[in-house]
Amino acid sequence: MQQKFLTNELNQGTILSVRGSVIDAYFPHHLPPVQSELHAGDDQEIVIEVLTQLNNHTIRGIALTSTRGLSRGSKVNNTGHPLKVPVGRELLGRMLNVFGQTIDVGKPLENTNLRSIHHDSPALVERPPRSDIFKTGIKAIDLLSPLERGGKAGLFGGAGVGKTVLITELIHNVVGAHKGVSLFCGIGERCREAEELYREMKEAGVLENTVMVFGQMNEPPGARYRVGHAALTMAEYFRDDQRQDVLLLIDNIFRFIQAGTEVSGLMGELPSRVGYQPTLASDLAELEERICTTTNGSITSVQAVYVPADDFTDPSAVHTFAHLSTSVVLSRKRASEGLYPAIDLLNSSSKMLMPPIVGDHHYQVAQAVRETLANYEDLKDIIAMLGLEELSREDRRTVNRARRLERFMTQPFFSTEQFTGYEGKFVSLEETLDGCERILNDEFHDVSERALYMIGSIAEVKKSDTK
Ligand SMILES: Nc1ncnc2c1ncn2[C@@H]1O[C@H](COP(=O)(O)OP(=O)(O)OP(=O)(O)O)[C@@H](O)[C@H]1O
Repeated sequence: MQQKFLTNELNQGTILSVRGSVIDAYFPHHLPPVQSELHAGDDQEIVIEVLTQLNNHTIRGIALTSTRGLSRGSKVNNTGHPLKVPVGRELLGRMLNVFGQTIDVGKPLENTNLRSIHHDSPALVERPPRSDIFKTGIKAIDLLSPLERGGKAGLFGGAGVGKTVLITELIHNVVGAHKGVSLFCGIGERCREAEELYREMKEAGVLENTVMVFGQMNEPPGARYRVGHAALTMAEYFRDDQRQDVLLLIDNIFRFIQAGTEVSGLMGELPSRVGYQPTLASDLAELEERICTTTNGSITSVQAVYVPADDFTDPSAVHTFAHLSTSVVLSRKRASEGLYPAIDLLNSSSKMLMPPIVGDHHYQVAQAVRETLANYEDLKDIIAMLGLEELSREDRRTVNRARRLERFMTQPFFSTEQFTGYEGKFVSLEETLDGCERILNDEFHDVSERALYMIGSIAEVKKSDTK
C-alpha cells in the first residue's frame, strides 16, 4: 500500500467475522470512527472502510479489496484517517484505481499530496449562476438538448443502445477543444472499454490533459462504490486549487447506485423500492451535489446512466434525472431502425433550451422541429390503419418533413468509423439550425430520405438525389 503507518496496540483490533466483503471487527481500546480506513492482511494489503459502529467495541466495514486470506482472529489496524487519494498535476495522463494507484504501464506515483475522498458539497453562496452552452458538434444534442457549461448532463439508455459510443464521441469532439483538464471515471463497466478508451485518448493526443480512474465490474462492490468519490476528489483539486475548468465524464452512474445496493444488502439493511438501498436518494445526492461549479472553476459533467429493462420509472433513473440540467434519452426503437445516434428527439430535454440562453432563433427552430415530430407521432396510428394516402395534404407534408428531420438528425461518428464505414462528422450549431430550417421550409421535400441519412451538414445533400 502507498500509506505506511506504525501499528499501534491501541489502534489495533481483531476480526470477528468475514462475510464476503463485509467485515466485523472488535477494537478493545479506541473504536474507529465511521469512514475510517482500516488495513488488514499479511502485507496490510486489504483495505476496509468503516460504515457503522455496532456497539462500544465493534465496527462493521466494507472491504475495498478482495478479502481472500482474511480469517476470524486476524489483526486489523486503524489508520486514523478516512480513505485518501493522491491529488496533483502529476496525475495527468495516468490511469488510476480507487486508491489512486497507477494501473497503467508507467512508473508509480511518488510523493504526491493525499486528500480525503469525503467532503461536503460547496455552499450555495459559492455557486455562481451560469448559463453558457457547451457545444458538442452532435446535431441532435446541440439542437434539442444543449449541454450546460458547468452543468450536469445524463445520457440515459437501456443495454446496448449506444451510451458508451456517445460518451466516446463526446470525448473525441470536446476534450481536444476543452481548455482545462478532463477526468474520466469508469464505474462498474467492462475492463475492455477502459483499455480501448485509454488507447483512443493516447492516439488522439489528449491523454496528457486527462486523468482516468477506474473501478470496473470485476472489482469488489466497495471499490465500485467509492471510485466516484475518488475521481471527484481529484476533480475538486483541479477546480479549487488549480482554478481550472474540469470536464468530468462518468460511465456509468447506475453502477455506482448498484454498488451501493450491493453494499447495503451485504451490510444487512432492508431493501427499499425495487430492491434498492433505503438510502438511494441521499447516497446519490451526496455524490451529485459535489459535482458543481464554484467561483473557483467549473466542473462540467456528462454521465452515462444505464436504465434497467428500459424502464424510465426505475428509482435509479428517476433519482438521477432530478440532478441534471440536461437529459439525453436514448431510444431502443431508433437504434433498431438504425437511426444512430439513437437519441429520442421528443423525450430528451435541457433546461438550457430557453430564448434568453440559446437565443430566439435557436429556440424557435428547436420548437418547430419538436412540433413537427410530435405531430408525426400522433399521425402514426392513422397511417398504420388507413395508409398515408388518406391523410390531408397538410398532414402529408408534416410526415414528409418529420421523416426528413429524423434522418437529418442521424450523424456518422468518429468513434464508429471502423465499423460503420461512414467518415465521422462534426457539425456546428449554425449548420444544424440551417439544415433544420431548410427542411421545415420544404426545400428538400422531393429529395430522397436516404440522401439525408448519416450526413453532416445539409450542404452534403445533392439536389440530384430526388426520390
Ligand atoms: N452512433 C452509432 N453509430 C453506429 N453504431 C452504433 C452507434 N451507437 C451505438 N452503436 C451500436 O450499438 C452498440 C452498443 O453500443 P454501446 O456499447 O455504446 O452501448 P451501451 O448503451 O453503452 O451498452 P451497455 O449498457 O451494454 O454498456 C455498438 O457496439 C454499436 O454497434
